[in-house]
Amino acid sequence: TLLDKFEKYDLLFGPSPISKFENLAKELGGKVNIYAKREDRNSGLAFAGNKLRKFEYIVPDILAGNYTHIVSIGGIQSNQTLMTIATACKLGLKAVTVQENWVPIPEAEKPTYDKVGNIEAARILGGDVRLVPDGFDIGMRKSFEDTLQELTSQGFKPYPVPAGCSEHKYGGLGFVGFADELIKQEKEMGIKFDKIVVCCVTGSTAAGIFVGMAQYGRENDVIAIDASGKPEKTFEQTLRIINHTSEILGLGKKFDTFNFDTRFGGPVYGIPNEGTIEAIKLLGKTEGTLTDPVYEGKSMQGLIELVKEDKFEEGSNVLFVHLGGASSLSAYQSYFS
Ligand SMILES: Cc1ncc(COP(=O)(O)O)c(CNC2(C(=O)O)CC2)c1O
Repeated sequence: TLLDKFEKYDLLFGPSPISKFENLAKELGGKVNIYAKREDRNSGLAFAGNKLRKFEYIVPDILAGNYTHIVSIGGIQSNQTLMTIATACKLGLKAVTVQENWVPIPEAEKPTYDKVGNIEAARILGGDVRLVPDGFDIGMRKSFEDTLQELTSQGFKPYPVPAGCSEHKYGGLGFVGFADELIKQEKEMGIKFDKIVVCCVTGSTAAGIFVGMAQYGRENDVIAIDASGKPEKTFEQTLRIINHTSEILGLGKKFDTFNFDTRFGGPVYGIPNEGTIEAIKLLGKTEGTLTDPVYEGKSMQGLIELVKEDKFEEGSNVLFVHLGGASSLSAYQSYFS
């Protein structure tokens, strides 16, 4: 495929498995079939998740330049920064993570928010975890630039990986591969997924899937659900990554939009709304599967709402992309007590 010209470093178990959510589908009226592709179970590193699929196309660039550190950025409960550290462990490199105040932490979570879940795991893996007070933004950050500068001045050679790997030149490639993998699984399963529902914050996951499916003329099957709470910025960044990825892949197509539902990202990034908590509990109760209040709880809320609004044709096969993230649930205990 078009991806073959890019080097890949294996970090996943193999194709990620696909669950069938029969109980959830029935609970929602039995009008559609609901499946989930389980990136939350795609690897043995830390808590697995979508970032590892992206790192598979970034690691060769790191190894080619004998870097000493991988440096990345995210919020306090970031999955990105944890997976950066886990990847660095496997490569025998150091990792420095800049973790900003992206979330207005609820009073009830203040005592533990920067001690449990993803950041606890990051410390256990030996990450150099640096908390900084700067607020949320998915773009390039001063704190990140300063850290790279500091390491360089100390004689190290840091490799920068921007938020969510998304602004990285190869950030979209991992999920182009996801699409190729999904097409193979459709053939093996004798099924076609009519719609693909995926969470979108820094954009390279949805962008990769979009471009990957565009290889088969199916980009309109992809529905990105905003979880950034800043949909204009996320839309612009995701569309830019779509066109950048399409160009380096040699797809020879430019795009001026993608299906983007901005109704579920509230109230702000990292804080669930009523519907998010209901969605997490409904999926939990019907399928025994966990999602989180920052990301997949919001895209699951979107999927449920779209089913209720009859946005999917009767009998169609809807694929939920589970990208991980449940590992931050302990930082949100007050929403479930
Ligand atoms: C579990 C989970 N699900 C969906 C997403 C959204 O992916 P994109 O950023 O590629 O749009 C993240 C991202 N997380 C970020 C992080 O810092 O962890 C990049 C924001 C995620 O972790």
